[in-house]
Amino acid sequence: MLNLKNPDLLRKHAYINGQWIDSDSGETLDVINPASGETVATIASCGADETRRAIEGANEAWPEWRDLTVKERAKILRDWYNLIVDNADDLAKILTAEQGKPLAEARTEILYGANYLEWFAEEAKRAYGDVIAPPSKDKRIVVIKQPVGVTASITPWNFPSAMIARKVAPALAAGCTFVAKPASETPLSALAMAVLAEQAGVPKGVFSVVVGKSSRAIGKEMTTNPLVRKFTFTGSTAVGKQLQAQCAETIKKTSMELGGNAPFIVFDDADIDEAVKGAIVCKYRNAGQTCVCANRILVQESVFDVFAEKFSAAVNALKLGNGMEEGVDVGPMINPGAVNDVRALVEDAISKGAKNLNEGGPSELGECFYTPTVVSGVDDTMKLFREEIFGPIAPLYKFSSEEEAIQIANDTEFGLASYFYARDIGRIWRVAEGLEYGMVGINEGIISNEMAPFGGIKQSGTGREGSKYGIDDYLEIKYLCMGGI
Ligand SMILES: NC(=O)C1=CN([C@@H]2O[C@H](COP(=O)(O)OP(=O)(O)OC[C@H]3O[C@@H](n4cnc5c(N)ncnc54)[C@H](OP(=O)(O)O)[C@@H]3O)[C@@H](O)[C@H]2O)C=CC1
Ligand SMILES: O=C(O)CCCC(=O)O
Repeated sequence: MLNLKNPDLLRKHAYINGQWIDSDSGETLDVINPASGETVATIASCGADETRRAIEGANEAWPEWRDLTVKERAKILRDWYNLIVDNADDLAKILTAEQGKPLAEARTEILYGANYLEWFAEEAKRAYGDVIAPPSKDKRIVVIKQPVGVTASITPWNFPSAMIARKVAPALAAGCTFVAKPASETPLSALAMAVLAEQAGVPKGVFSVVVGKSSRAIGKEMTTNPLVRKFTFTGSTAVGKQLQAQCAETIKKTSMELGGNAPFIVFDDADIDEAVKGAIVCKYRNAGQTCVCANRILVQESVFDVFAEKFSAAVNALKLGNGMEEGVDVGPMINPGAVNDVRALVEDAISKGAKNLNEGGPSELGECFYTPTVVSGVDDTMKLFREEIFGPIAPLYKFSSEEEAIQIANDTEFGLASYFYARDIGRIWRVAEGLEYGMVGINEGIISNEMAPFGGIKQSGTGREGSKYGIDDYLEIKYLCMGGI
């Protein structure tokens, strides 16, 4: 059905401790194409027992993997990277089939994820220690860095490949072993990654993929099993809080990449055409289902009308459709429930006085489709202001001063990404420093890449992924006090 060049990439079994297995219970789960409603594949649905075996396998594999030289591990990661690049077209098709995003965007995600493997293959070589001045002549203080150990991860459906790559790359590079649980809606991309990991020479047990619909049971095992030393999650803040609490019992090291409520601010000195372009990619990438998507577009009053007009025209030009079709800009949402969620947010705003500028709404293309929509006249009494929209809705707010923009932007419990467009250099520094966010895009709507530290503050999470900082989340610091010198 997908016409893959390499059909072997489409797997129906879980990959646990180097074996492709059915679930113990014989249970299966259907992976549904959100554009067509068709079943892409029916795969094994595992639970806690298979997860435990994957963790035990990772623990057994750990010493040998840890004791390879960094260069030996880097070679395997580099081979894995090359295989992903070689198979990018097929991997993109699998991703679009299970997730919905346009094929070109899926291919971009595959390469974006692969870049983390390439980056960390090199970066692990630079995980240097330290020599510190001692308090007395007969002592020496040395600091070394060592891998944390068995790592478990849970990732969402919005980036089925890149979110795993962004975690497994630093983990393996550092010398940790890794058990992944992808979202049950999008397990196929993760399994395809495992096929290529095996081919690249990642040893048995070093990377396992547990697939299954009982996420609670799998998550419980991952967060309570004492063999797991590090747990890393990307997903909603509500689930992240629960998983973090579960990790507390065994004091696991955790990284949490949670929800966002990104402000996208357009000041009166901005290049409006550039701001419109930036807002379009920032908002409508992945049909708005991204934790760093513009969630609130704040526009200074003197340029509000011109921005709203140009932005609405650009939104109306976006083509909604099946991501497999040529020329489609925006694909379906992940499931009918997600469509209902955004519909409710828009209805709440309209009932409180907002205006649907382009009459966007559920589309006749299918039950997962929602047309890109612009809502004006939004204020902080509306749910659109407080909640992560995770859909193709762009709410426009008006503000008058720089201080007011910063105050509105920071009026949220989230602190992941933020964006602003301005030209005045003094304003650029003031606003960049005033925004309470882990990341700030300045005259730029796309900020993610493997060389930069991705992550949030406040209730958007902890830890950083990518960059020279990203490896630290998978390393422990050990201090050696050498006496008798
Ligand atoms: N920061 C981000 O990138 C993301 C934010 N979100 C936000 O969350 C909202 C809901 O999306 P949703 O997909 O439900 O996100 P979730 O946080 O529920 O899901 C993310 C991952 O967590 C798993 N999971 C869910 N519940 C549990 C649990 N109790 N124990 C262990 N694992 C669990 C899911 O597995 P399974 O799918 O198998 O249930 C999935 O793998 C979105 O509308 C958006 O606002 C969502 C995804 C990503
Ligand atoms: O939505 C997410 O969870 C990750 C954002 C995608 C990216 O830009 O890396």
